[in-house]
Amino acid sequence: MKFNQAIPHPQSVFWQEDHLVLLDQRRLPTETVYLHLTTPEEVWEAIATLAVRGAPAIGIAAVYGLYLGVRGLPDQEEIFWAELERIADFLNSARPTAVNLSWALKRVVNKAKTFKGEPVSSVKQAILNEATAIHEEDVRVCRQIGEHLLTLLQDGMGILTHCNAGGLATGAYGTALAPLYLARERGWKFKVFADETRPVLQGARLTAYELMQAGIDVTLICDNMAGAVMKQGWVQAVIVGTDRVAANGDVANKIGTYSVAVLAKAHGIPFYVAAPASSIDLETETGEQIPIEQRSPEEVVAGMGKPIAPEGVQVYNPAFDVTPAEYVTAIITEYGVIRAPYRENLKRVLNG
Ligand SMILES: CSC[C@H]1O[C@H](OP(=O)(O)O)[C@H](O)[C@@H]1O
Repeated sequence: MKFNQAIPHPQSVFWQEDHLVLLDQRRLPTETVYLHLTTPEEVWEAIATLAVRGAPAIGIAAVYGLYLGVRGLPDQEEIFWAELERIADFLNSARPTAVNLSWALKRVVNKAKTFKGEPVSSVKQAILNEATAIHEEDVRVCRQIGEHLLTLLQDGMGILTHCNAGGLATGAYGTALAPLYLARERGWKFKVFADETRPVLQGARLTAYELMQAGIDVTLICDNMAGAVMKQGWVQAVIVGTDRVAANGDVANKIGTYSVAVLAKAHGIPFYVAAPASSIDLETETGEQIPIEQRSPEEVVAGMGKPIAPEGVQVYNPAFDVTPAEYVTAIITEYGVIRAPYRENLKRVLNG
């Protein structure tokens, strides 16, 4: 999918002629830097270092990276198919928690296999076509999630978000933030409270940035202010994204999401999880089995570019946590609003 001016926020990932372009999310909000990538190694690095981040966005970047890796291969069947699997496995190793990464790569490899026996050049084109299809579908899915979320919200509501599940984290529009963009198109007004989301500050650096770019009312708060804001009665709904929903409805998302969910429950505030089907993993039984990425201590002790803790201090830096299904009011997918019992209802909706 090419750059699309009509999208109401900066686009984080797009295919340009013969290579992948990424808006470097590590540099936002103070610098707008585009990376031009031509190899799977560069894509792996961009995913691992959060130059591109957000479950759907990393899946999209990875499958374009898969095409970048195979397009120059010789037209020799044995080499091609072995390399396709190797590059897909390599890209899949960039980050462990968001299931979109493996989901997207598996979908493209499986699609390619349906062309076995065709000339290798045809298979290469099919891979690019499927990567583009995943990208374009994600934009439609995000808008559909936004539509379904809007049925749960009222004009003028206070909405609390955590991390960034916005346009920057997806093909466009975002998942948790999608209703905000659709509401803006309809003249609705929400008051958004964005958790800064330590340690990488996706809320401060990205959610506040993209919502302000779109002219949406957003107030930045420290993560430790969420309870006080809820207690003031300023929040009528919490909406978050997800990196992986387990078969029983447990939700892996950015670290701190579990705390927000417990606070929401304590204040009787609905806690909504925006989840494209590509983020729901029915093969993972519960949240206990979801791999949680452990990231560098540097993000905690010097993430803002200068030391904020004693040198050598021990650090625990899980990038995600798991919110048990009992704290989740509803999971909103492109197919509609799914409520408990999640094991049965997720299976029914996703398996048709
Ligand atoms: C729709 S994005 C889902 C999810 O991805 C983010 O994680 P990261 O910034 O580390 O890629 C965050 O958990 C979002 O909620």
